[in-house]
Order: sequence, then structure tokens, then C-alpha cells
Amino acid sequence: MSVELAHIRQVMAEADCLYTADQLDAAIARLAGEINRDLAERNPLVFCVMNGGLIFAGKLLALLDFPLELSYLHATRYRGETSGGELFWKAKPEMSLIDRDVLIVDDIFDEGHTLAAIVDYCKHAGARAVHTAVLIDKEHDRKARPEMDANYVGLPCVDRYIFGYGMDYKGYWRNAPGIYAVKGM
Ligand SMILES: O=P(O)(O)OC[C@H]1O[C@H](OP(=O)(O)OP(=O)(O)O)[C@H](O)[C@@H]1O
Ligand SMILES: Nc1nc2[nH]cnc2c(=O)[nH]1
Repeated sequence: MSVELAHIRQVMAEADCLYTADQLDAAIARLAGEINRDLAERNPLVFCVMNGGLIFAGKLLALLDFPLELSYLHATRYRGETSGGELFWKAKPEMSLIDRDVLIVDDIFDEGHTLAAIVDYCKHAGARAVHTAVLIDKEHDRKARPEMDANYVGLPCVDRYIFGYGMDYKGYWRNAPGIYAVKGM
């Protein structure tokens, strides 16, 4: 995919900031408190969902105060685009999930296809329990499984295309220090 850097810069310049880094870090600290309370005795296996979960997982993990193991998985259905397609597994979990408590850490619960597929995979792989933590829950009525919620949710967001704190716009701005909505989207 070839993207004009001038366009990428313009998107950042024109974006609406929905959450500052301070607001996001406060939400992450609250979630860490909830997870410390709930999972401290569960010896969980924590999976960061690449790429978007990277910043959230990094900040969250540093606030968890109990023994855990960390790994990653990569399931993607946006692949640099701004609307999702079929789910594609780039990296499946390599560790045994049998009888483990698993904590999935991802940036956004949008339509929920990605999280639902990951939860199903972990259950079929023998996990004892699958817990899910997302930084952002996008509010709309297009959820893949309307009855499904993430167990730990940082903040809600409006139904717009967002980037920053791990989330990309056409592969860029995962490094943006807050969460921003693309102008007009
Ligand atoms: O709830 P959904 O509508 O399924 O979308 C949520 C998923 O989409 C994004 O991943 P993406 O496919 O963009 O991969 P990436 O993290 O590598 O950018 C995000 O990181 C979530 O994993
Ligand atoms: N960057 C980004 N990725 C997503 N994946 C699902 N929804 C979104 C979104 O709004 N922004």
C-alpha cells in the first residue's frame, strides 16, 4: 500500500482528539486495579493482540502486580484499511492454553468479530477461562454478538474511525499520544 505522507500528516492535523494520554492512562490504571483484584490468584496467560494492543498492553502490564506469563497473537481484519473484512490469523498462540486462565488484551472492541474469534479459539484450545480487556469500546448497533461484552473496558467512543495509542490510520499514527477521530469519518 502506498500512502502519501502529506496525507498522513494532514489527517493528524485535522483530527479531533477524543481522549488525551492522561485520560487514557487514568482509564488503564482503573482497569489494572480491577484486574489485580480479579486475577491475582489465577496465574494467567496474557495475550497482547498485535499490532493495535501493543501500547495498551505495555501500559497495563506494568501496573499488574501478580505473577503472569505474557505472549502475543495477531489476528487482523482491517489490514491497513478503515473497514474490516475477513479475519486473518497472522500468528496463533504458541503456548499451551490447556486449563489456563487467559487474558486477551486488545485496543478496540468495534464490531467484535476479532475478539469473538480469539475467544472462541482460546476456548477450543482448552483454556479454563477467557477474560478480555479492551481500551476502547465503540458504541453502535453493529456488534457481531450483541450479547458479548469485554470483561474490562477502558472508555467508550463514538462511532467514528479512530487512531492513536496503538490504533492506526492506514498503518500510521499508532504512536499518536492520545485517541483521535479522523475528520469526516
Ligand atoms: O471489533 P472488530 O471490528 O473486529 O475490530 C477490532 C480489531 O481491529 C483492529 O485490528 P486490525 O484488524 O486493524 O489489526 P491491527 O491491530 O494489526 O491493526 C483492532 O486492533 C482490533 O483487534
Ligand atoms: N485504527 C482503528 N482500528 C479499528 N479496528 C476496528 N475499529 C477501528 C478503528 O476505529 N480504528
